[in-house]
Amino acid sequence: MTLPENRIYLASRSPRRRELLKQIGVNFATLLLREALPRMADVDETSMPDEAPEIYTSRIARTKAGTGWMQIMQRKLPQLPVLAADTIVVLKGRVFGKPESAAHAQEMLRALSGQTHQVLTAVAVAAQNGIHVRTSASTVRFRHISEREIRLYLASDEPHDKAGGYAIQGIAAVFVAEISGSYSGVMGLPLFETGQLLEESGIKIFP
Ligand SMILES: Cc1cn([C@H]2C[C@H](O)[C@@H](COP(=O)(O)OP(=O)(O)OP(=O)(O)O)O2)c(=O)[nH]c1=O
Repeated sequence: MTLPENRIYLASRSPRRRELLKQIGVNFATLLLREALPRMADVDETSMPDEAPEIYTSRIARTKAGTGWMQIMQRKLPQLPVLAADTIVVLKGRVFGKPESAAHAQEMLRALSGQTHQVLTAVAVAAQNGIHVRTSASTVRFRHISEREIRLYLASDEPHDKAGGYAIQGIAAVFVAEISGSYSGVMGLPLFETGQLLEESGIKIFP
């Protein structure tokens, strides 16, 4: 099945996700889940008790894509696939989302210093045939980060809107001693899994 215009909607406010989707040449329009429809409830990102990190992140990605799909139905927009994603950092069972404050980011960076953590990004596509989700898991090893480096890093604009309080694509790259998995997944949109999901919903990466 080939969809009209080979286009999709991206339900995300993340500039990284936009950049990564552009990288693979997908035509998309951005759907903003919050601003565009003030009456629509915000996506609740609270985790459930004892919810495993993979289950949590895939549930949130699914909810974001599903909310986007409801929005296009309500606004009577063309029924093109809606793509959304969710990223978390997991350190020894502790889940780090986006820091709520500079102090929270500082706490995350101190915990990540000298340790190996996982980055999970779930990507979801909602279309006429339902919502499909795939998750990418990467392992990232940080070198020791000094208190001075943490202080200076916090003063940069980087940590505040990133899961785990760092951006691998920014200055924090110098903390990354080793990564195994998906670089684009750590940045917020795993392009391998994204390509698979889009092909499955009829979007051709190589038309
Ligand atoms: C670990 C890491 C995360 N991140 C970003 C990717 C995500 O944008 C963000 C995690 O937050 P998310 O809650 O996954 O997404 P978001 O709120 O930024 O955007 P959306 O509107 O799609 O819900 O952290 C990086 O940019 N680099 C990194 O190295």
